[in-house]
Amino acid sequence: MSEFDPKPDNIYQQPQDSVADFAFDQAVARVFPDMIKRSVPGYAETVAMSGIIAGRYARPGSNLYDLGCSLGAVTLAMRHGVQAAGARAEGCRIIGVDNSDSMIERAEHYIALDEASVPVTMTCADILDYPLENASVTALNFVLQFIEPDKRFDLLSRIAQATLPGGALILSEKIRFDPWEQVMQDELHLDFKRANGYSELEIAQKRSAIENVLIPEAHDEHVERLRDAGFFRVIRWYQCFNFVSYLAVK
Ligand SMILES: C[S@@+](CC[C@H](N)C(=O)[O-])C[C@H]1O[C@@H](n2cnc3c(N)ncnc32)[C@H](O)[C@@H]1O
Ligand SMILES: O=C(O)C(=O)C[C@]1(C(=O)O)C=C[C@@H](O)C=C1
Repeated sequence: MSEFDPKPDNIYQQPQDSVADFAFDQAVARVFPDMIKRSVPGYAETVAMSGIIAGRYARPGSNLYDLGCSLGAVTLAMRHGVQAAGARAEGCRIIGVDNSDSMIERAEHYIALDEASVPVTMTCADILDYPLENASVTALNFVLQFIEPDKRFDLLSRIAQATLPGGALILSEKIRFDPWEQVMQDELHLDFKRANGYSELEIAQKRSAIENVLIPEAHDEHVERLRDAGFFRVIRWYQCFNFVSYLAVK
């Protein structure tokens, strides 16, 4: 057993007197693969298809960014997508960025175990001031939702400015709906969590932990802001309940 072996998510199993705001700390990093798989319907498909999209939009000699990379699941999918693209993506490098040092430490371990040859660097930094350039593909996989809403446009504009013409942003988010649809989507999402073994207590405590930290926005807000930021073609390529993935092309 290595310290890097992922553990089952039991973070909200015991009753807590007051539930602290959710943070991507060491305790979360240790259980993250189990937590995200059991919490985000369609997560595995989202990651795998991000690799396919990266292979299609990568350009020779460009950078591919995985912003808010956590343990590097999308970084690895992009790496394999780029590798499969062959000459179309020669000389690319992939840069994973996350401001949780517990995540980056573990991500570096997983990347080192992977045998693909496309160069990858993992950096502990704030994506709000990390310099971006020469980008063919950028991924924000369930990350923008954690950025303060009034900073989201600037981040997307900076990504658009750094993106080569014809380059892409892959954006996955938990989204918000009209009240009647919200009720239906929430019910289904909670049933998904129950089916994955989370108790009512775990679900309630996690909900209160993320309440002030994860701020979802509506589909139209996302599409409009992506266009305003400089991405002219936006498609929704995946949705599973309240989790949606967009492809935005400059
Ligand atoms: C839900 S996780 C992302 C999951 C990951 N992209 C994946 O597909 O497995 C959100 C991540 O964003 C990171 N994050 C949030 N705000 C950030 C910021 N301002 N700068 C860098 N990373 C940030 C968190 O540390 C966390 O690891
Ligand atoms: O909406 C929820 O209940 C979630 O747990 C979602 C979510 C996410 O979308 O990132 C929130 C925090 C954890 O990182 C894993 C999943």
